[in-house]
Amino acid sequence: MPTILGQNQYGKAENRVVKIVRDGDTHHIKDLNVSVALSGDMDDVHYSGSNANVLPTDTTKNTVFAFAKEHGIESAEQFGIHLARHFVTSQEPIKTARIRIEEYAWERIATSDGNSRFIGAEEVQHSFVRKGQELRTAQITYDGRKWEIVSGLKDLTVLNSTNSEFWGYVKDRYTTLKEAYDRILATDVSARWRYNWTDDEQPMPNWEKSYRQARKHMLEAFAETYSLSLQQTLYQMGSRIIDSRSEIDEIRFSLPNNHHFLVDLEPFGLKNDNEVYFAADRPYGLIEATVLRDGVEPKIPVDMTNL
Ligand SMILES: O=c1[nH]c(=O)c2[nH]c(=O)[nH]c2[nH]1
Repeated sequence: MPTILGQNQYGKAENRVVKIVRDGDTHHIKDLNVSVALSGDMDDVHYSGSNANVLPTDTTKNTVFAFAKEHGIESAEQFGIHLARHFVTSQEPIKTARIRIEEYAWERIATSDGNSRFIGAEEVQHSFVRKGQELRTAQITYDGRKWEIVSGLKDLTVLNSTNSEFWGYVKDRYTTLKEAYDRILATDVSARWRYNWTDDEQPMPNWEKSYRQARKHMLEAFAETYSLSLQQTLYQMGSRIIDSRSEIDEIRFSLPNNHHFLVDLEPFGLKNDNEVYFAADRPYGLIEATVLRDGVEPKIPVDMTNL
């Protein structure tokens, strides 16, 4: 049976790079997990084993660390743009570079009054605590002409202890769910948004600000929406971002419905007045959708687990 080579890419995955910027005694930290995937004229290495076009994955790893020194890490997106441009413009056989980045956020350890911590008379500005479990993500793709920047976050856990109902749904012979007029709404937000910055001629968004604002709008919409379903809340979160951030054209969410079931305390002679819940970890409802600026083509893949 004749065979041919299909889509292929290669590179070093999950380079864990930490960059400390020392501004006197005040230190700044950037903590990234960077995955490089290159593609281009790679038929020969697959068909015959000739490595003539192959920049070693080991070199791509070294480049990530060297670039942290040479260019710094201003933002995950900017760092990815530097790397992608480098691979595509410096190596003729490489036609496309895709850089995926996860960023772990750190906060300064502060005293209980919110100020910096002192040891004796010395202010300590080099102590950090990992911020939640939330991860920031960025995917940078460059083909030598056009950029595609998809940023996002995952594992941002949120909960509303009221202002959530779910009723009026279809009931068939298997339906047992009771209508809820005051329930807990909780989810681990996974979201990816696509920027309309696609070429070097356009002014580049401020990636750090845009991320902070997107996150803020999504949290505010979650908190402020009186929810009749998680689907409705999702749409509110997405449209808030599209309406307020002109640099973002598309956002996709994957939202598990982290069910909280009221516990029956009657057997113990106790009344459960919407107070005691069983937090089930599985199964969970999984609500996923894309929200788009009108007239824009959707490009974020339906399954974004690896994005
Ligand atoms: O917000 C919800 N959306 C659903 O589609 C659904 N289905 C379900 O059983 N509970 C919920 N909650």
